[in-house]
Amino acid sequence: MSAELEGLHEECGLFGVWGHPDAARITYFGLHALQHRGQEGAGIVSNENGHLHGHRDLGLLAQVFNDDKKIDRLKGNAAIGHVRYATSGSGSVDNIQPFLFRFFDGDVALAHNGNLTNGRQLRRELEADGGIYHSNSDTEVLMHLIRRSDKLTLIEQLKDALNTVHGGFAYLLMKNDCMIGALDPNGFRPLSLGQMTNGAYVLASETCALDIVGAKLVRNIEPGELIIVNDDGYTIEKYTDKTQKAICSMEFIYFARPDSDIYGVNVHSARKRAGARLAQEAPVDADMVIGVPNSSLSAAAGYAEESGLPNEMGLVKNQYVARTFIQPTQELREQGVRMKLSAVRGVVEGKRVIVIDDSIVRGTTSRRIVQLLREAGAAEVHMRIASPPLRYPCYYGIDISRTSELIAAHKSVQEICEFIGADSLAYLSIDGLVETVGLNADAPYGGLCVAYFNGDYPTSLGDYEEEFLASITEEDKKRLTEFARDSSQYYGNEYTHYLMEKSK
Ligand SMILES: O=P(O)(O)OC[C@H]1O[C@H](OP(=O)(O)OP(=O)(O)O)[C@H](O)[C@@H]1O
Ligand SMILES: NC(=O)CC[C@H](N)C(=O)O
Ligand SMILES: [Mg+2]
Repeated sequence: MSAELEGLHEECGLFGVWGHPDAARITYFGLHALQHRGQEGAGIVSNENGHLHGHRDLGLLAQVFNDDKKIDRLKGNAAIGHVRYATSGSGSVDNIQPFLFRFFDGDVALAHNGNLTNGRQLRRELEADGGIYHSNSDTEVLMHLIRRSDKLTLIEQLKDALNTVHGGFAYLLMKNDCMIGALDPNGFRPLSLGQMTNGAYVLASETCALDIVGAKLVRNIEPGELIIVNDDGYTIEKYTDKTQKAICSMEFIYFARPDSDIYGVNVHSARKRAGARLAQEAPVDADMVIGVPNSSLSAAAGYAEESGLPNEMGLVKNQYVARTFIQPTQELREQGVRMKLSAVRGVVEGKRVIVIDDSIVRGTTSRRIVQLLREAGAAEVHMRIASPPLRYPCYYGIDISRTSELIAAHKSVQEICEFIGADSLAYLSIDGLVETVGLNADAPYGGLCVAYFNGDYPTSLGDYEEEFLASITEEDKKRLTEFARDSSQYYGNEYTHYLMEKSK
């Protein structure tokens, strides 16, 4: 379905609470703060004295729970919830999470943010061995692995399963007596633990969801960790030591809300620093800086501050258009951008403007913006992008999984500039991104995943390897192999850099 979609798309939000009399409603509030991460469907499973009740459907959270009774029915003092944006499997209601499994020895609920790189392969094997699936996303596979493990407790079975699935995953599970969170060995997706004033523990994809329910951050879940929350409090265990931080840099650039902190780095501040760095790397003589609402407003503030130019409101976004939306044709997509953004003639007329956006995917938005600003009388339009060019697909949970959709995979910066019709175009460097996010983790790229910019994937690509290799040029293959050779940098993983294997 991604071919039908415009722009960038979110990648699921998780929220869970243990120890609150109104757990389902708290989960609703938490998910509401995470709605930007997924708008295709939502669900909540509550825990009433060990019995799990669930409700899930297609649509925004407020549509799924359009009647208070739907929340009222989800009784109990613990709950987990999910907002979905599909990365694998269809958009059908069968794939809306949390999944609720009824076993002879108790109920288990499961929710997932991320994308597995060996989900298809595992599913084929499990089906061949008699497994029967109710959904076709990559999420259900974890439960099959858990049930097939010969270990005796759910936690030990889960550890087995977590060592078998590869790729990007933050999981939330709930059974009668506990709620469990788990993060992949690279920590592609964020997951944080908070505590409410009544002592209830909360797990959420972003810290903005902790704030909304008045929870204080206790700690972030680290790569390879498993957290178990029950009536006695919480315990942390590791299911693997082979970990290495490679946090999705698009979380900082575009996905996460500006009021969230990821591993202690505030998202708005990181974006602002990226904008300032962009002003140093790609200055241009102009009268004003304009941000493209919403996600680039922070970067625009940084660019303006650093360049000493006024930060003006030259573009206005219609707040009644969803952040992302589906349009079947390019013509409709362009019409969509027109509905979403308008130029402010009184501000830009006769002016030389620098437009800051956080990213270019297909180029639809940038092209339309340049056109709008010219129609509104701008004398010059210079585009500056607060991230490096998106050249490669992401297989860990962002919907940029096809090279054919990425304009920078096929065109040079100069060609993109001509395509969007700007007077000039420049992007932030990878070093600029790494330094301004400033995670400074002891890992390649300071602990960020930058694979969609340079092809340096931190894991093997499994199910996607063939498709990826077929989509890149011979020259690129050689370059990526070189990466792999000196990139004993990705030292920690059991499934080390796949090209390293290939180049042996
Ligand atoms: O090159 P394109 O294919 O047009 O996609 C790029 C645009 O998509 C995203 O914005 P989006 O419209 O999703 O929402 P936002 O308001 O959160 O920035 C991103 O911020 C870019 O502006
Ligand atoms: N965006 C996500 O994190 C999606 C989770 C899962 N891969 C799905 O497709 O439903
Ligand atoms: Mg945008």
